[in-house]
Amino acid sequence: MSAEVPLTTIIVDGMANTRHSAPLTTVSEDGQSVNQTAITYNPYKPRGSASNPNERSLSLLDPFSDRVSTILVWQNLTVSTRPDKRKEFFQRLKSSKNFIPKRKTLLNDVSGAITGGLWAVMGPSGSGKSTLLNTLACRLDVNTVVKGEMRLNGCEYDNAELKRIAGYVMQDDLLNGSLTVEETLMYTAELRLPREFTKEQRRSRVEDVMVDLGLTHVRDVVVGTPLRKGISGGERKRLCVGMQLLNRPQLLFLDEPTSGLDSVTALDLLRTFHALAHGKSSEKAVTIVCSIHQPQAKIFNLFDSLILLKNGNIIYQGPRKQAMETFRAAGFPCPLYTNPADHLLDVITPSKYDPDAESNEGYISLEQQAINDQAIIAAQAPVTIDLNMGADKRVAQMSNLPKNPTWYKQVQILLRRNFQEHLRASKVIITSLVQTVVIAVLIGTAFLQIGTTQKSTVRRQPVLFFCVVNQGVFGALMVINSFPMERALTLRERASGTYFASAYFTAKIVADTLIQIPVPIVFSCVAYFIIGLQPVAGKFFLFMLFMILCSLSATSLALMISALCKTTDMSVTVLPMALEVSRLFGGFFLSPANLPKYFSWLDALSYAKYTYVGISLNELTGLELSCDGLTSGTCIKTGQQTITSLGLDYINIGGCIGALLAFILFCRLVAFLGVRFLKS
Ligand SMILES: Nc1ncnc2c1ncn2[C@@H]1O[C@H](COP(=O)(O)OP(=O)(O)OP(=O)(O)O)[C@@H](O)[C@H]1O
Repeated sequence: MSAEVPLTTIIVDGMANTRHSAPLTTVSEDGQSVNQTAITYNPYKPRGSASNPNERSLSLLDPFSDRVSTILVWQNLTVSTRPDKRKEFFQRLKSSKNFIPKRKTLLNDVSGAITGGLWAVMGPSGSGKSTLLNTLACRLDVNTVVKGEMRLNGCEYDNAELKRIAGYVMQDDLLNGSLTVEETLMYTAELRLPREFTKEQRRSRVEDVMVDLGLTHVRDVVVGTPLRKGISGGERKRLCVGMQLLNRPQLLFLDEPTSGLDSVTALDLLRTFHALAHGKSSEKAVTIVCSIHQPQAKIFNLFDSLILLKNGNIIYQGPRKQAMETFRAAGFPCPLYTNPADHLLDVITPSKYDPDAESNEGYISLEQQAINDQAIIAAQAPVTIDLNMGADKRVAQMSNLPKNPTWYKQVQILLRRNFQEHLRASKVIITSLVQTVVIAVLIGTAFLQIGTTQKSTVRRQPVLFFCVVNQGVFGALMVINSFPMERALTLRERASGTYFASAYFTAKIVADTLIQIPVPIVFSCVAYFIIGLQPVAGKFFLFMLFMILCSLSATSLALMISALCKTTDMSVTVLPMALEVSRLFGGFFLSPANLPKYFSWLDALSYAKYTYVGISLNELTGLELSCDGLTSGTCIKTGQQTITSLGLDYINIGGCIGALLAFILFCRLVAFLGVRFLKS
């Protein structure tokens, strides 16, 4: 067991001016406090051993002072939400004179430090545990404002710097369901370990992590999805931790790692974290910070240090073992046979007043709660905060960090992973091919061998349009269905610094395109000859090219919509409309030549039109028609006459191909910008 050695004293400046608030005080734009709840605590006046009454001290634990390589310090940290612009607009309309924009304070001027060991961030629901973790890990969402200072080994830091030495495991484990445990770790190792690592070294690191986390027995089991059973919840959590441990981080944030796990699995997991934090299983001790809701006693006893939060304020911070003594000194001894974690939470969150209850035992007024909290804070041992803590360790850590694989290598790895996922979902590929053959045969037999008689002139254009309408619809629906989930996973992997957005997108586009192309090829091979279009090799391949471009256009449109709408619900609403517009202005119902001017922009965006016009020009050019069987009217002798009468000659085949390529590029570029810049 390591000895508990209090760190040197950390002085938090200006604590006398620190305002600790009762549940969620709002702050106006000009920084003035606007009391939202009935009570605001007044500054907690420090009591006890601090020599200066204006200083509050924090007790910290550093059981591994010789091995700790990362020290995270924060001072006067306030996190609040940005005012909701939409709500603000309507409220201004309602009460323009008295309107004061409101912000919700999520963390209220808190200071502290995280040194080595296993840390628990505890507190009632909504107390700000995840907010504290996300703030320290630079992962807050965009509608929050952070004030105050945070230092990593004495230096200010940002997300880019932190993610090179720290890992973050989020509460909900998002994983690729079709890969096995070993494959998941191996791909992460390939993407995250330094480029100098050999394949054997990566494999051995993966092996180490699986041994450390007890995952060897499920190495070949697929992770699974809600519809396909895979590894258990505890194993999923271990896998998420393992992915973060591969590059041996010095600091690991875990948001509610035990949520959803049974008590045995949770204890087992925490024992693993304890071992990692004490450097027993891997080479170096990892500083681990867990937010945890209400741990059982055995789990609680595994933590070295504790941060207790309430309404965005730190009520206790220091060694776990001293917490009970602090609470006892403040007048709250832990009753016999009570889980210490429950006791701490019970003291800081007394039961609510229920006017209908017969007795309100355990209820404490807000004023009394404030006094109790103040007593707990005052009972804590004097300590020290220095923003420069750990500055000596920085040079060794942050400089000369090895480089991740190159962009090109990332594309290669992601491409391989993409293909593997697609092939695992081979049922989908086979279904789409079978469906394509069925549709092609149906269309073909409905318009069987249209021939070159005068009758064929009225059947040729509908069948050509039908070929266009059919292309890419299945692919587009697949994109809409799968992309939001894939995007969420990608956002998470990118937040951990796994790869560049451009590398992911390039690999995705290449893999999706190659997987998709066989569908229009099969369609063309079956439909072209059954329908009986011109039996000329060049014309057949041009027809096939148009089918491929049409299919890629539909899926690119779906990808763009999905990237911008972000959710499946929204995408499902928008996609049908976009497809309908494309078909309506597809050149068959409304001839491009006769279209009203005000619709010309929509017409220009219709990928269906360029495909329809393209295959019509391809088929009608050089087509000779017989006048046999004509009973009335004029005989159409060539396909060129149809081209002219339908006004299709306003563009040539090259123009149509160019327009389709531009459409595909445009949609994919917008989709990339959506993936790159829309973060939530
Ligand atoms: N971006 C945000 N916008 C508005 N309110 C937020 C935002 N993030 C957090 N909050 C609010 O801040 C409070 C603290 O949230 P946080 O998720 O940090 O609590 P927690 O202690 O982790 O809770 P739990 O244990 O339930 O996960 C909650 O009331 C939450 O609704």
